[in-house]
Amino acid sequence: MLAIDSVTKTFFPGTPNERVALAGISLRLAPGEFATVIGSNGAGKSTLLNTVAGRISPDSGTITVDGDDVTRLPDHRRAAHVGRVFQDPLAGTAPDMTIEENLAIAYARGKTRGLRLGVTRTKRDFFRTELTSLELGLENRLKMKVGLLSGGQRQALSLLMATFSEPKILLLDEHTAALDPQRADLITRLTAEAVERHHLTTLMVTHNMDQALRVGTRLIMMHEGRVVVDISGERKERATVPDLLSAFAQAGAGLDDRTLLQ
Ligand SMILES: Nc1ncnc2c1ncn2[C@@H]1O[C@H](COP(=O)(O)OP(=O)(O)OP(=O)(O)O)[C@@H](O)[C@H]1O
Repeated sequence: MLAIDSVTKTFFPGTPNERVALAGISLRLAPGEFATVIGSNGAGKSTLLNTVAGRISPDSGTITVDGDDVTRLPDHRRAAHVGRVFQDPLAGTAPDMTIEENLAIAYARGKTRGLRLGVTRTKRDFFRTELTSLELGLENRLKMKVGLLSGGQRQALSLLMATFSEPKILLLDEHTAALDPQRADLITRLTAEAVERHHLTTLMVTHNMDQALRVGTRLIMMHEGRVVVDISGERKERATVPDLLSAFAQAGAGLDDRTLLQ
């Protein structure tokens, strides 16, 4: 369970550049709940994910994961519990290392300290099985340098690395935005499968309203650092892109071109 309670974050407070990114946001996600997050530019989506990941420390409020207060825990101390995939396919993997070396690093995350990063036969078999589930043929290319993979393949690998250690929270930051539509669909499908399979509590930021409606069990719209729409279950299933557009208008949110063009 992820609980975000009255979290605030202001950048450059008291200066002419002051920006309120989170204005007392509260949100609770049950175990296995998969929320898509939409909102106009500057709504606070990335800042929200950064505070959950521990990359940004909030000014006030609390973040708890399974009842543990992690508000002041730096990101490296949360890494075992938080998996993350970024927009840039280059961000989640080490290009000069092989597929199996990248997987070994991700696998060691959260395991007992001192566990060797080496790739044993058992581990290699496990990696092969996991890679097979991506249906990209990567299971036969364990020794290939990750830098040689396409953007879509790297993003699929990043997703696998972020999920197979079964983190308590999965954060997806526009992770399909840099891909062509076909690859984006593949990663969206793999995401839904991984979330379901590992029962991951997930926050997925997207500018694609159709994708936000299609995947996940809940949809959250942010505006000016707050949640302005929060729908789940049948309400989410029935909602349409025009419904979301009118919700944006009601909230007074100007939509950016990137969202409108999706
Ligand atoms: N590191 C930072 N330093 C200063 N201001 C920041 C920083 N990060 C975010 N902000 C500001 O905080 C506000 C919220 O930004 P954030 O990136 O969280 O929004 P977003 O909803 O993710 O937007 P986008 O869809 O454009 O990525 C914006 O006004 C932004 O300019």
